[in-house]
Amino acid sequence: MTTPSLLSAVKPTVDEFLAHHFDFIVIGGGTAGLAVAARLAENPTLTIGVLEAGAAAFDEDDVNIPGRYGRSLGGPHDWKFETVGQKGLGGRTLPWPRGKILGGSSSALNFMTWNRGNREDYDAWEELGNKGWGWNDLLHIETNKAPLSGSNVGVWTAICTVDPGTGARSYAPRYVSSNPPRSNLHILTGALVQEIILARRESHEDWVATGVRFVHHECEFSVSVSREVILSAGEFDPSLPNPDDLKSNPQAAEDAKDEYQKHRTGPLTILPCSMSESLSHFTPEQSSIITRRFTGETKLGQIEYIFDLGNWRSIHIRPSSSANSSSASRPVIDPKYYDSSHGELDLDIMVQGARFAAEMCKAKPLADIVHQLWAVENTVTDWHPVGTCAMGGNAGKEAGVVDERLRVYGVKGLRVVDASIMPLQISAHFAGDGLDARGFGFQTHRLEAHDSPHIIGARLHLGHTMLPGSNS
Ligand SMILES: Cc1cc2nc3c(=O)[nH]c(=O)nc-3n(C[C@H](O)[C@H](O)[C@H](O)COP(=O)(O)OP(=O)(O)OC[C@H]3O[C@@H](n4cnc5c(N)ncnc54)[C@H](O)[C@@H]3O)c2cc1C
Repeated sequence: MTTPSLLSAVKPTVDEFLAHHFDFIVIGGGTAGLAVAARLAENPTLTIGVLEAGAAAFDEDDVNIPGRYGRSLGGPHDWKFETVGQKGLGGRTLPWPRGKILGGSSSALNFMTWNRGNREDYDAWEELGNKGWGWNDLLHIETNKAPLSGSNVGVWTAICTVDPGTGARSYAPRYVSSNPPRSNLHILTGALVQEIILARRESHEDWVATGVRFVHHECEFSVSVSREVILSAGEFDPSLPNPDDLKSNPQAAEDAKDEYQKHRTGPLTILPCSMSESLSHFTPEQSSIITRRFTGETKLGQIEYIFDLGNWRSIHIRPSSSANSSSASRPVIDPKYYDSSHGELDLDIMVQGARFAAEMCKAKPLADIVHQLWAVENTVTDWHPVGTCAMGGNAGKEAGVVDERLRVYGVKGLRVVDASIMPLQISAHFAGDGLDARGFGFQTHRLEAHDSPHIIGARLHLGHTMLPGSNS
C-alpha cells in the first residue's frame, strides 16, 4: 500500500505543502476526493493540493486486513458522529461513523462490498434534470452480467474491494499510487479545513472561491487557488457552518454583511452546506419518482437481504464520544426514521421485509441457523447517507446545491464532488454495507435503514447465529 508515489505525495510539513501554487484544492482526501485529485493530476500542467483532516494510516492492520473490518469504528479514524434522538425509534440516538483518515470512509471504516444500484436509480437522477447522470451515461458497459448490468433484483454474490494480489483492502489512496509518481499532486494530512474563502466578482452577482483556510497542529493557515476549490469532505462536514442560519436571524445577517464589507471575512465567505433535515422536503418531481418506486410498477429492489457471515462480538462503538471536536461544531444529523411524512411508508417496508424474511427462515437451511426475529426497535443505521449537497436538476437551487457539473450555484470556482451530491438514494451500497456494531451475542435478523430521505432499499440482514466459541 505504501508505494513511493503515495509517500512522495503526502507532505510531512505544512511549509512543504504551502510552497506550491495550486490550480485546484480538494478539501477531503476521501473516497471521491482522492479519485478526483488523481484524475486532475493526470494533466502535468496542473498543480493539485489535497487537505485531509485525518491521518495517513497506510500500515495499520485494522485498515488493511479485510477480515478486521469494523474494528476501526469508534476509533481515532472515525469522526464519531451521532444522530439526534429519533422519535420514530423511541428516542434512541444512533452512532453515525464516517472516516477521518486519508482515504475517507473507504479506508478504515467501510466494509468493502462493491455493487451497483439498479438502472432505474440512476435514470431517476437524470429524470430530475441532471444531464449525464443516467445509467447509460454513467456506465458504458457492454457486459450483461447481473447484478452489474442494471438489475440488482434476485440473489447474487457481491464483489469486495480487496486486492486479489495482496489480499489487502483496496481503497481510495490507490487512486494516487501511480507509477511513476505524479510530482504535481500534494497531500497534507491532519489539515482541518474550516472555511472556503469567497470573494465577490466585480460587477457580478456571483461569488468566486479563491482559497481555503485550514487548521494544522492548532495553527491556522490559508492557501489560495487559481482555478477551483473542490469540496469532497463527505456528506457531513463538521467544520463548515451553515449560512442558512443567517436567513432566520436578520441581525446576524446584517452583522455578517458588515463584517464581510469591512474585512472580507465571516460567515458570508463560507459555502452553503445543507443538512439532511432540509432534504426531507421533496420537490414535486422527486416525490413523483419516489411514489412510482413504491407502486409496484418498477423492478427496483426495495429490500436487501444480506447473508452475513460477520462476527460482531469484538466490535465496539463509543456512541457519544466527541473527542475530535467540540459538540458545538458537530452537525445535527436527523434522518427522521419512521417519523417524517414518509415515515409510515418506511415502516411499512420494514415490516413487510421482516415478514418475508420470517417466511424464508422457516425453510431449510436457514431454519437451522436463525433463531429469533428482531423487531423494529432494533433498526440501526446502514451508513449510506446521501443528498446533503444534492444536484438540483430542473428545479435548480430550489432543490439542491450543485448543478449536474457539480458546480455550486452562484459561486464560481467551487464544486462539490462526493456522495452528498446524489439527489435520491440508490438501491445499493455505494462504496458499502452496515454491521451490527453493538456486539450482540445472538445474531438474528436486523433491520437497517438507508440513511437518506427516504428509505429506498431497506436492508434486513440475515446474520448467522453466533456459534459457541466463534469470537475470532
Ligand atoms: C461503517 C461503514 C461501512 C460502509 N460499508 C460500505 C461498503 O461495504 N460498500 C460501500 O459501497 N459503501 C460502504 N460505506 C459507504 C461508503 O464508504 C461511503 O458512502 C463513501 O466512502 C463516501 O465517500 P465520500 O467521498 O463522499 O466521503 P468520505 O470517503 O467519507 O471522504 C470524506 C473525507 O473528507 C474529510 N473531511 C471532512 N471534513 C473535512 C474538513 N473540514 N477538512 C479536511 N478534511 C475533511 C474526511 O476526513 C474524509 O476523509 C460504508 C460506510 C461506513 C461508515
